[in-house]
Amino acid sequence: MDAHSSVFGNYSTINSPKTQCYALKPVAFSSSKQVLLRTHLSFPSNIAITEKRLRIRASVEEVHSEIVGPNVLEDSVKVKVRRKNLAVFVSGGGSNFKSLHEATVNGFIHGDISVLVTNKPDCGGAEFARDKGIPVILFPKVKDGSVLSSKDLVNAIRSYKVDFIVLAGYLKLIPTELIRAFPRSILNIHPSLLPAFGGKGYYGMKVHKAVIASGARYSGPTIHFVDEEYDRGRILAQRIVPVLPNDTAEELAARVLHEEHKLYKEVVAALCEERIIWREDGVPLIQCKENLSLYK
Ligand SMILES: Nc1nc2c(c(=O)[nH]1)N[C@@H](CN(C=O)c1ccc(C(=O)N[C@@H](CCC(=O)O)C(=O)O)cc1)CN2
Ligand SMILES: NCC(=O)N[C@@H]1O[C@H](COP(=O)([O-])[O-])[C@@H](O)[C@H]1O
Repeated sequence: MDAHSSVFGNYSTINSPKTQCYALKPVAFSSSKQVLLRTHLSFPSNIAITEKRLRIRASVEEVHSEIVGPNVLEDSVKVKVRRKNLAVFVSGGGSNFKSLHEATVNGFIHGDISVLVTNKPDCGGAEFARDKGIPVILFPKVKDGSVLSSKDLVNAIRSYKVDFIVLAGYLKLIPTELIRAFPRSILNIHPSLLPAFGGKGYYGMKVHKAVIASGARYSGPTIHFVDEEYDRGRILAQRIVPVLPNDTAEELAARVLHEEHKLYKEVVAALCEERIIWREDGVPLIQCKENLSLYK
């Protein structure tokens, strides 16, 4: 039996040739007086478990459901963490933006999209924002021809009390002033497995065409922190999808985009719940919601 420790206390795993089981994962509640023990006891059928343990499990579950009700346990992290404000940057259709917006509305993301920034005032993302009553900032140009300076952009975003900036198909270089104003707080999603097929000139279908032409067998989205150069920031999350022998760029793009929508929601949710930690060598890690002592 291996002993583990987590922010919620100690738990143990019971290793057997067939499976790894987890037992006794104590979960802290907001009230310091009530620390309930939830047991996750799952054993292969060939391992007998005592009736007493089952009674413990039943009683703990019963007490748990009486005191806090179903699902509150999963939200205990959210209860302790302030709801965050997000700025999203788009240049095109905005499917990632729409997916993230839905996740803020249905509670998956503990945050709100406070403002949208775009360089294309008539793009699909800007239209969606206007439909939802989300303010739209035009950067780097405004309709009347005057140019919003980088400093103006920083002040405008700060006026919305923004905590994090999320780039979702934004095709212009984020200025150094904004990067310095929001350290370790700007994410971007790129449709390839960085560092491959990234950098200036690699956006949209150009990326997928290059992947297919290279003969790569896998591709997928990368979510990274933004620094002064295109696609060179610290990688936070990736997913892989197969590149099929007869794939068109459009077919590959659709496969990658499907994974983007799922991955971005998970990553932004972790960001808003303050579950991102930085390893000593500067690599960011995501703490798992189910067990904060495990990382992705
Ligand atoms: N400072 C940063 N700004 C941006 C980053 C970044 O990592 N650091 N990521 C990009 C998003 N992106 C890839 O994920 C990307 C977008 C656009 C380009 C590009 O070559 N753009 C062209 C202009 C395209 C146009 O105007 O239609 C260019 O600069 O010549 C590369 C990568 C967002 N910003
Ligand atoms: N290098 C940046 C880049 O190519 N970003 C890509 O633009 C698309 C935007 O789609 P969306 O507007 O439907 O979210 C997404 O596939 C995103 O990865």
